[in-house]
Amino acid sequence: MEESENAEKDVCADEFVALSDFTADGTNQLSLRRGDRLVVLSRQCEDWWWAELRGVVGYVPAGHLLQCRLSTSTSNLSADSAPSPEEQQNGQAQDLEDPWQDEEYFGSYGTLKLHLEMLLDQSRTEAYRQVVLNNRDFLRDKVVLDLGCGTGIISLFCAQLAQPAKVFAVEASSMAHYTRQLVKQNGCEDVVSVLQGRAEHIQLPHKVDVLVSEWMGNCLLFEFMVEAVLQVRQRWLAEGGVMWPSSAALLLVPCQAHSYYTESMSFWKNPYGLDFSPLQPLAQQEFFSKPKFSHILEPHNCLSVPSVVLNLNMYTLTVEDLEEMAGQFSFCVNKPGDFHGFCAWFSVGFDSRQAGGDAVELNTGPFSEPTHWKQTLFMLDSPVSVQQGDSISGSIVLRRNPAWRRHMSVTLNWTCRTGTEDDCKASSVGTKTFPMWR
Ligand SMILES: N=C(N)NCC[C@H]1O[C@@H](n2cnc3c(N)ncnc32)[C@H](O)[C@@H]1O
Repeated sequence: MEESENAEKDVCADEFVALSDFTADGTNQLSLRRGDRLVVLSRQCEDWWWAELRGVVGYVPAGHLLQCRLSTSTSNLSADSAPSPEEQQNGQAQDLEDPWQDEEYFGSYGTLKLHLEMLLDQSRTEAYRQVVLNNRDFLRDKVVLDLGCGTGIISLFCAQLAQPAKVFAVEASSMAHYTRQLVKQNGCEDVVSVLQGRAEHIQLPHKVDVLVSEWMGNCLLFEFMVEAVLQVRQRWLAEGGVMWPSSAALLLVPCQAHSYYTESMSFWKNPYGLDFSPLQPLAQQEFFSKPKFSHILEPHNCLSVPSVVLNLNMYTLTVEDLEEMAGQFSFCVNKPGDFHGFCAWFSVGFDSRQAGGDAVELNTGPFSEPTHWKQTLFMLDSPVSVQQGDSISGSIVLRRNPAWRRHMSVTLNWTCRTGTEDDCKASSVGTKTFPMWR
């Protein structure tokens, strides 16, 4: 097993339960059946733990396990932060039968907080409005499905700015009750029908011409609402129908993060003249082992030109593709500085189906209008000093959590080289896996 940069060295004897089947593919691995209760003996590596099951010891994949003693829950899956250790400790035992955590997830969308955040995001909301405006002639007499309509804003744009034959506004949370009121309040009830339920389970009278959805989560995929979009595309989008967004891209850049590093790590050196440096390993684990959502990356903290590491075609992407996606990168450092980590964000494109109609792009990066997603920061354990002309190359792998279906991990592998390709003076190599959030 590869030693990861932040491998834990602790030895423990905690009881865990297998959340899903696993078939061993090596002599030193243990096969698991969902529900097996096993004892983890040591966690030498982030992804593979040494465990004992019915008297036999071997390696098991950590991502398939839920700790029995530690009660876990998520206050909600939304953007802003991973559940704190206290939330995990104080939460209710996670129901193993709910790998989508639907109760918390749709519960969090049944209140106004997240919908207000999305509606206040003018860059996001105006992008969808512009798509409708750019395609108003195309939309005439078409049937539209708005997947995860929330308050129904996109459906109302369609009914208000164009003349579709029908808009099915599908919303799984209890917000759907209020969405119906908003449709009536704005005089659109003859065009817009609000259906409450998971979009992948609803029945429609016929196929639709347009599948529009605002499904993007942090780092593009978190929440994995995109799975519902792909399932509904397969089942309800007519031949030649439109996907809005039509494409999605994940972008990455090596960056400085002095403020975050100072407040999370350097702070402990001498708060109020005291030496609190023994807390720095704990700070590294607590603040740098998971991604930082809603990070604001200032353009001047980019150490290179950003790079697209994933390109998704929403007409051909499959649910199976979502299990593991990888991208390569090779950055040329364009300024001296401290390489604290990587920042990721996404952009989505909306093709126009109208002659002469302009495509629309919603970019959530540091060089575009700010959005509520902001950027996602992946901190290295320790910064690396870099010079102009250095190279930072490697790969990013997004692995969907086999048990918790709205979660994933992001593994970054990088090599920093100083000097020219054939006269490499120094290099540092690193790899780190960030759970998001399990
Ligand atoms: N990251 C996002 N754009 N989240 C928007 C999520 C909105 O879509 C709703 N939603 C998410 N998944 C689904 C689904 N499978 N079916 C219906 N509504 C959904 C959710 O309740 C919320 O109103």
